[in-house]
Amino acid sequence: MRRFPEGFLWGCATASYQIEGSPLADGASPSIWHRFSHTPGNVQGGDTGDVACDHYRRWRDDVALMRELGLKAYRFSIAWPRVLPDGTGRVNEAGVAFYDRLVDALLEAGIVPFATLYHWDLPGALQDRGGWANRDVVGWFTEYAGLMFERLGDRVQHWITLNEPWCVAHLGHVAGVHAPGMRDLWAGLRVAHHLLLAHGEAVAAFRASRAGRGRIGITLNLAPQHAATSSQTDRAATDRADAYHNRLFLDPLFKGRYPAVLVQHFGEAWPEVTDEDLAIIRRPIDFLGINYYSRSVVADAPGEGLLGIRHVDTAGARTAMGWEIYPQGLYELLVRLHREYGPLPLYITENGAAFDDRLDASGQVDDAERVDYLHRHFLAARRAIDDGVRLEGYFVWSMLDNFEWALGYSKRFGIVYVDYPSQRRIVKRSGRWYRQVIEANGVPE
Ligand SMILES: OC[C@@H]1[C@@H](O)[C@H](O)[C@@H](O)c2nc(CNc3ccccc3)cn21
Repeated sequence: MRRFPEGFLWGCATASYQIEGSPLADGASPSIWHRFSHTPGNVQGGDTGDVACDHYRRWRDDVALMRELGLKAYRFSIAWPRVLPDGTGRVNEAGVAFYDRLVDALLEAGIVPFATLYHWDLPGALQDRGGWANRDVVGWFTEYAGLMFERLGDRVQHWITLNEPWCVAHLGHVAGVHAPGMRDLWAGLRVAHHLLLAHGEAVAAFRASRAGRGRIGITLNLAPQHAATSSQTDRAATDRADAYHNRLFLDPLFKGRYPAVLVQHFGEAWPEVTDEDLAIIRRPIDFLGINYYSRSVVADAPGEGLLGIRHVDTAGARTAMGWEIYPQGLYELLVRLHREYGPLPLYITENGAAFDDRLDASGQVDDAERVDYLHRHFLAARRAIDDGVRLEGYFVWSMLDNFEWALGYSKRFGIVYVDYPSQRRIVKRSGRWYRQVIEANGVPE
C-alpha cells in the first residue's frame, strides 16, 4: 500500500455551469455559456446547461452523496451571473444564498470547500461591454472576488481565482470553440493578459479581506510537451508549444515575465505589457492548482496553425476524449513545477477520464478503465511526493457526469453516473473504489 501524507485532501471537482442547471433562476442572469449553448451549432446535439445535473435544486442530496463517498474536500465554482447579474453593482442575494447554504452543508458534512471564482461562465452583460478583451474586466472581476471573499471568506479558506485561463483565452477567443466563440488572436493574447491582471488584483483584494487568513491560488491546465524526434526543428517546435500551452501563464505568475519565444513569435500581435502589470501578476500566491489529463507529442510543421506545429498521434491507449493515457506525465509535470517554479504547495485540482460508461443489466457501471486510470495517476503523484513535491491534495474530475462544454452530455467523467432523464445518481465502481482509497489514504502498489 502506498500511503499518502497525513491530512492529504482527497476530493472531487465540479463547475457551476456544468452541474447546476437553473441558469436563470432566482434573479440569475444569462452567462456567455448560456448564450453560446443556446446558439445552434455550438454544442454537440444542441445540448445546453439548462438542466445539467439539476444540482441547483439537488445540492443537499449531492452533499450527502459526497459524504457517502467519504470526500475530504470538494472543489466547486461560483456562478458570477447568480451573485452579480449585471456583472458589477447590484447583488442578487438569492444567488449568494445558494452558495452560502452549499458551504454550510459542506462544513456540516466535514468536507473542506475549495471555491473557484471563475470557471468560464462570465455574465453576458459583461461580454456586451467587451468581456475579457476589455481591460476594464480587471476591475469587474476584482469587485466580484471581493464580494465573495466578504460573504463566504469566514468559512471558505481555499480560493482559486481562475480555472484554466489558457482555455478562456485560446478556446474562447482564438479557436472560437468555447464561449464567447471569438476567433481573434489579437484579442486572445490580450484576454490572457487581462486574466492574469484580474488574478493579481484579486490576490491583493484577498489579502485585504476577512478571508485573508486562508489560501489563494490559481488553476492551470498543464501538459508536458514531448518532441516527436530529436531533430532541432522538432525541439524548437516543442519549445514553442511548451511556451504557449504551459509557460504563457507559469512564467508571468512565478517569474514576472512572458516567454520571449512567444513575444518574438507573435510580433506585433503581442499586447503592450508594462512592469507595473507584471508586478501585479506576480503577486505571491499560496498554492498552484494543476489540471492534468495527458501530454502532447509535437513535431515541426512550418506554416501550420498558430505555432507552426502539429500534434503527433502516439500508440498509447486513449480515453473517450481521444487523450492519451499517460500517468508518467503527471509525475514529470509535478517534479518540473517543483524544481522550476516552486517550491510551493500544489493541488491536483482536476484529473480524471471519460469512458463510454453504460449501465449493465443490474443497473450498475463497472468502469474498470477509470479505476485503472485513477490508480496509475495516484501512483504517479505519490512518486512525485517521494521526490519532494509538496502535493497537498487531489481532486478527481468529476464527482458527477456533467455538461462537457462543446461536447454536451456525450462524455461522462463522473465517478457517479447521472441518468439524466430521471436525474438518478448511481455510484460507479470507480466511486466505490475511490471511497476505499480515501479511507486508506493510499493505493495498492
Ligand atoms: O474536459 C474535462 C474537463 C472539463 O469538464 C473542465 O470543466 C475543465 O476544467 C477541463 N480542463 C481540461 C483540460 N484542458 C482542456 C484542454 C483542451 C480542451 C478542453 C480542456 C479538462 N477539463
